[in-house]
Amino acid sequence: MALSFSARLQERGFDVAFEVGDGERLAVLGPNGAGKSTLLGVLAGTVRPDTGRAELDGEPLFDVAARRWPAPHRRRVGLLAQDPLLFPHLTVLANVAFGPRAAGVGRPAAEQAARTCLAAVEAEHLAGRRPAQLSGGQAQRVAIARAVATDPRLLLLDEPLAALDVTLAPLVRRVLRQVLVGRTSVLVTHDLLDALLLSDRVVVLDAGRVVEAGPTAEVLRHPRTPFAARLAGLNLLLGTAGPAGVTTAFGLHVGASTAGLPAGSPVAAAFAPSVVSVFVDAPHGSPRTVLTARVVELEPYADEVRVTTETTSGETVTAAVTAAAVGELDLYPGRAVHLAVKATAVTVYPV
Ligand SMILES: Nc1ncnc2c1ncn2[C@@H]1O[C@H](COP(=O)(O)OP(=O)(O)OP(=O)(O)O)[C@@H](O)[C@H]1O
Repeated sequence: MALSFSARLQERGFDVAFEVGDGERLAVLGPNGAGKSTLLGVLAGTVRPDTGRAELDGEPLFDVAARRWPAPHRRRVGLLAQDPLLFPHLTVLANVAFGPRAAGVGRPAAEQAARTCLAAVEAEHLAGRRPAQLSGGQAQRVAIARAVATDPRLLLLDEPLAALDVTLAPLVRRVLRQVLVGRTSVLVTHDLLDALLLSDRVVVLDAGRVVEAGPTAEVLRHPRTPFAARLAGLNLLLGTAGPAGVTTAFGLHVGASTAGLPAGSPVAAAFAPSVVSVFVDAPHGSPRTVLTARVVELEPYADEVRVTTETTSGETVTAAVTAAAVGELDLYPGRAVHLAVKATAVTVYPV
């Protein structure tokens, strides 16, 4: 295990433990206020927990009980933030060489290391420029080079692509993906694509606790928490397995195959918004589950409209419809509707 971490901070209701394998890329997801920044702060050394201990590559990173709390710059932990935060008066090369120089590396070796890192982010040609002469995407690539120039044992990434224009993010994401290969890293993100492309495993935090953890693809395919389901773009209903479907805590029944799942066991039912059909009049003679609901919100999403509804039993279910259908069905917030979901389109799994 490259990193083992546990920390508590009572003032923030934070109590989190997790491990990261050698060279593994971990993404930390969660709603606002979940504790993601606190987690990065504790690792970086800027937020001190009440109790806690972390080990990195077999050595203690911090150990509150043993009064071991090294300063941020003594941790061999690299940090890449949302903003590049380059030194404006230094050239790109000097910015990237700064870390190795501060660690005592001689100028020629530090500059050689900086050039190698700049090449890895496809920014070698920018070496002589000042930060003011860089685009946002170029500056963030330089910041990536700077973060790895000291060869940190752990790389922390705090929403590294969030400040970038959507047209610039893809190149920076691709470069970051290459740089992260084989690097033990912890990435905080709100972005589905970042989680999918930049992490092997995720932990989902909520209210200062780990509420879900697992391989990224698995968590996004079979989410167990509303937050992960939203990120994955899936409807999620939690309930118990019955012979022909799932019954939620609110008493809603959704038809689905529950083969192999013991009756009464806790399960999740997940289905995509695209398999939810919306009707104004109750559909008849159909083997589908029909839910009665009320439209809460309409939101454009790619070339469709996402219709968020609340069922009469209080569950949130989202449907994807065409813009034309919104007009034809005369959908608006408050409108009573019927939702049909085919049993074969619902995936049920234990939670
Ligand atoms: N400096 C602080 N002092 C006291 N409490 C704080 C401080 N910073 C954050 N908190 C509290 O700690 C909890 C976790 O906050 P944190 O900033 O770690 O969440 P987050 O997941 O990073 O949220 P966001 O996605 O909004 O950045 C919240 O309840 C927050 O109000």
